[in-house]
Amino acid sequence: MSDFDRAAVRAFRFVDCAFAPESGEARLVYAFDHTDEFVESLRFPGAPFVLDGERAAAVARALRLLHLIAGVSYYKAAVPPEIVIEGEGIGADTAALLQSVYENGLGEFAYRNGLSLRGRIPFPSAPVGAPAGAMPSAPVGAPSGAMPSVGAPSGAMPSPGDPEEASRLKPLLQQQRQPQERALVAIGGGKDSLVSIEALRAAGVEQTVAWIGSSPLIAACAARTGLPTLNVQRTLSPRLFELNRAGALNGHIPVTAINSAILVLAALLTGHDQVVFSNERSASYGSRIVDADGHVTDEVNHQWSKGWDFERDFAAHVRRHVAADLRYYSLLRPYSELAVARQFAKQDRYDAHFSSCNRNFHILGERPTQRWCGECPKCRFVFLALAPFMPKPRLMAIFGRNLLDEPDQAGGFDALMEFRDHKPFECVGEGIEARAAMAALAASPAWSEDALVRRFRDEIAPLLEVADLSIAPLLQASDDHGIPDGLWGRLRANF
Ligand SMILES: CC(=O)N[C@H]1[C@@H](OP(=O)(O)OP(=O)(O)OC[C@H]2O[C@@H](n3ccc(=O)[nH]c3=O)[C@H](O)[C@@H]2O)O[C@H](CO)[C@@H](O)[C@@H]1O[C@H](C)C(=O)N[C@@H](C)C(=O)N[C@@H](CCC(=O)O)C(=O)O
Ligand SMILES: Nc1ncnc2c1ncn2[C@@H]1O[C@H](COP(=O)(O)OP(=O)(O)OP(=O)(O)O)[C@@H](O)[C@H]1O
Repeated sequence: MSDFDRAAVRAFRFVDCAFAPESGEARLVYAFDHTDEFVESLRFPGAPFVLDGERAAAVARALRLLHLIAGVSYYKAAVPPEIVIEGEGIGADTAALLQSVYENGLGEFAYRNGLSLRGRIPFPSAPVGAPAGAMPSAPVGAPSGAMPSVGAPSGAMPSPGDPEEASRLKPLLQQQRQPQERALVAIGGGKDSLVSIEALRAAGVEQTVAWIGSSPLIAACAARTGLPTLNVQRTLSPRLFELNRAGALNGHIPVTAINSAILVLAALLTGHDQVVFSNERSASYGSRIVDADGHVTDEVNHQWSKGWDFERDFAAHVRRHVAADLRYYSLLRPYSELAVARQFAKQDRYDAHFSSCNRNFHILGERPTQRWCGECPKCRFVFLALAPFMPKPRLMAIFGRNLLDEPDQAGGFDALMEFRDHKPFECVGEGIEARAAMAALAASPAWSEDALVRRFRDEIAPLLEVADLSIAPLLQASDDHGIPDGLWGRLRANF
């Protein structure tokens, strides 16, 4: 029985956002109608920040973009029919980006809750030249002036949607520091970001590894890199958790979009000229939903904001509306999960530290005692993806067990192979990759007698096209990526 009447909520309001350079604290304020208020806070290390005019304006634009994207966590609790952006409105470009982030990023949420959100998330865009003046300021409810904001004088900040803005944005970062590349690299505790970090190290790029939240596992991996670190603290509004307990709508949100916007702001504050993520090519493909007759009726991508569509649009938006020379890209975009797994297996520096198991990353609840639960789609996929490229004893030492010799995990591996099930709503590679990895193991004396490999060989492989079971084509790099040209050449040589 739900105490929260979401149907009674008419509007989701973007109320205000503010950043205090002295403390490095950002506050993002939202509300349902005029009653329920949410305040999310973040703390960026390195304060006090001294922000001059150009940089202050870029920080204000990045903060605004973060406010707009991070609202998805709260909007989803009721998905009311109206969206209100208080103060200065947004232009058509920004509205289009947000529409895409909310619609696609909430794709799994909508599917699981039986909602239809396509074309129904009404971001209002204001005409260029609409009343200005509403610089991000002190949050509602706080005494006026309690939190001094960054920014240019009222009205001087370009609207994030102003089509003329691109020509007005001056290269900001190159003016202010040495021309050398300086990357802020997101680290998530799993194999992917570690592959990027080592690739950037080999390519000679100066880097700081950055993460959001208080995961000890990520902190340990970051320390293990031996590189400078930057940890942003993020506190979601406690009111969201109250509403969740009272029966609000809940489900997955595009967390990578939020993390990306946070790190864009962090890069501007700390003088980095690139924000680097580690989202692989496979992340662009969703789970195909099939009806009883085997027809594909929908595609739902759990990891939509890790995909190429998001990366391309967000990167372009940042360059056009936030800072003309701040690059945002994923270093692993050209590669499949299998190619990344092969690269990870080339060194064992992180074996005792990393984990891709998402059970480590809950905000609420207890921390797991084991780094790998061994029973979720991510554990299964990473085990399977690494197995063709790693000596078996090394892989079993990482996981503490052999998941491919556990018959009761058959259904889980079938879903990864998209065999009689759809790809799980998790951050796992494509079915074709899982099938190819399994086929490689079936041909390997070290693995071929393990229960689930034997089952694949005897019962599943005969139903599949042999030509589709080769790993080699899946290891080729693709051309769709946003990696800077010079770096791509150096990266390719080491991959
Ligand atoms: C750790 C995890 O997988 N959490 C997902 C889980 O949430 P749960 O309730 O079990 O625990 P919490 O993570 O502690 O979250 C508590 C509530 O807070 C909401 N919330 C959290 C973060 C946020 O930024 N906004 C929020 O509103 C959350 O919805 C909970 O109600 O199940 C949830 C529902 O399906 C998922 O939304 C939680 O996923 C986290 C947001 C998360 O960080 N997940 C990453 C591990 C993840 O899935 N990463 C993907 C990238 C997906 C993408 O599109 O970017 C990946 O690794 O590829
Ligand atoms: N807490 C976080 N703070 C900052 N970036 C994060 C965080 N969690 C994940 N990321 C980044 O988001 C992207 C997607 O995360 P993902 O979990 O796929 O990567 P990973 O942890 O590096 O590897 P794996 O896929 O093995 O888990 C990566 O670039 C990762 O660095």
